[in-house]
Amino acid sequence: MPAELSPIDKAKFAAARRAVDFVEDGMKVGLGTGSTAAWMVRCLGELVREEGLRITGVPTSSRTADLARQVGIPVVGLDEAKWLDLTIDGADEFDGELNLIKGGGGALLQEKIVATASDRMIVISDASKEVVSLGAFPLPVEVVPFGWQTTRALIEEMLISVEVLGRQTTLRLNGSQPYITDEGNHIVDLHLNRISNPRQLAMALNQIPGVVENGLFIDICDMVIIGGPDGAVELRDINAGSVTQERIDFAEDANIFADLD
Ligand SMILES: O=C(CO)[C@H](O)[C@H](O)COP(=O)(O)O
Repeated sequence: MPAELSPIDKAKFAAARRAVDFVEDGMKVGLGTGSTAAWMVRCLGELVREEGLRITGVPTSSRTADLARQVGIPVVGLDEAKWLDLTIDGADEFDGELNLIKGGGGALLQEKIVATASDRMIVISDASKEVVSLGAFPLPVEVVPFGWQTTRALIEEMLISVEVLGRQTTLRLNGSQPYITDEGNHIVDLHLNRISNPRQLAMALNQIPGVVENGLFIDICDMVIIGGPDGAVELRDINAGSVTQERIDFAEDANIFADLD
């Protein structure tokens, strides 16, 4: 492992490395977006190249599609794959019920469609993403560019009627311009601090004309794998109600790190 890899990257890698053990030959796999998911894509690529694992990947962003092709994973669109065995993705926050905030990387729409079209979703994370209540991380909401300021005003009006601690909203920028998602939309980030009823908020947001999707993933995630910088991993399975502690041996993954040197 390169000495310069930060503790947080070691933790993300450990979670990603354990998650790919759930991928079986012939599976159709949703490939998440973000720095943690990128480790998972690299790990899967290694298995495809070195061990002949046959999988079909469905990327959740153009960034992930580029990386997957680069590491040798065959990719298709969701309409070609139709239904997936498993999606592995990162998250910005997860709570005790494995509800999530996603979209920090701007890919929430494709991520939610792909995860929902999967038999199972595994989230990979370092320990910092675990929260008692969702909402410290700004909640991303994807809105169509047409009339986005009106949509934002409607969102702010709706926020008065739900139990949240903060109500500030900001348009996500890329430099001085609005951030544009892969689907050509904008993102409004909601600074709520604490969301008392994520299910109610998710439904209320999606009823507003102009809102395409929100970053609350409710009842979608089946398992969270939390990695530590020392290779410790904790697997929390919401369906089985189980918590398992294991350890990853970094020395076995020298090839993946060698690619980065
Ligand atoms: O939802 C996402 C992208 O839209 C990411 O999964 C989320 O932002 C976590 O990213 P990272 O693994 O880089 O912390």
